[in-house]
Amino acid sequence: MASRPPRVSCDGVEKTFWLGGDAIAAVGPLDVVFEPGKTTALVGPSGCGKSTLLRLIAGIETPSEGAITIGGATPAEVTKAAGLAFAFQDAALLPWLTVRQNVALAFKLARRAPDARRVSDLIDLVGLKQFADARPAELSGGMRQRAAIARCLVTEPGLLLLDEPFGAVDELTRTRLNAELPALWQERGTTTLLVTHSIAEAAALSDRILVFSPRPARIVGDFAGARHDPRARAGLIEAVAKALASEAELVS
Ligand SMILES: Nc1ncnc2c1ncn2[C@@H]1O[C@H](COP(=O)(O)OP(=O)(O)OP(=O)(O)O)[C@@H](O)[C@H]1O
Repeated sequence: MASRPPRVSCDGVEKTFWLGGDAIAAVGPLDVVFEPGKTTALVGPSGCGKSTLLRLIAGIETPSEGAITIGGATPAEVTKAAGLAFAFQDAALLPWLTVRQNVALAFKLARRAPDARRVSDLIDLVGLKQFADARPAELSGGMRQRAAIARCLVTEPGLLLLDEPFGAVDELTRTRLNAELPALWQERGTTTLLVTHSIAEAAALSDRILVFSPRPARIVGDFAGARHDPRARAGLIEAVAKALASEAELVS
């Protein structure tokens, strides 16, 4: 059974890394709520802490200050119950398994009976039909990324964390995936956080766009998305670009 989309709350969240005795403030303080079933794009300068925020929400890192709750539970509890899926920048597929086995693995990790039909359908949808029985080493970087996305979507988790999911994909494939894939999670109303460097992608795919400051990541812009309103997109892209540019000026 698919899990219900949760509300995600970050309350006073901060993350500091320690590197050879030096403190690296990566995130916060951050107070933000992500509403259930909405797609939020996270944009900001390179190295500002976006990936760290996703890793905190996934329970891979723990906050130095503050707390994160996902539908009232901790990230560790949600991860244990397979209530979230995380697509990394470098698709982490198991090298000894085929694409089909890697995608089906999501069912095993969620302690559910595999649905072979759904596995095949998703592999087709991400354009890997001919490579279903290939191993990751036989695929390009973009193909591996598409297989990882299929694995994230196959069990219909309530929370999707996508870290530049289309980063290694060519422009044409990216346009096709942008047109087809979001419907898979948006029709079900999955809570989705999408880190992207493409403002156009953020405007077209999301209900909300958050602009972050240079490290430590703090919210400096909060815009309504325009996925249902193509005519509003040009103006939105301009406004987000302006907010980002003013942050870049602060760094230089
Ligand atoms: N495990 C870690 N140990 C020490 N520093 C870290 C660690 N993880 C991240 N950082 C630092 O935290 C900062 C934020 O990194 P993060 O990967 O979150 O940025 P980002 O906004 O996702 O960057 P990009 O857009 O370039 O992918 C960087 O300065 C990075 O060096």
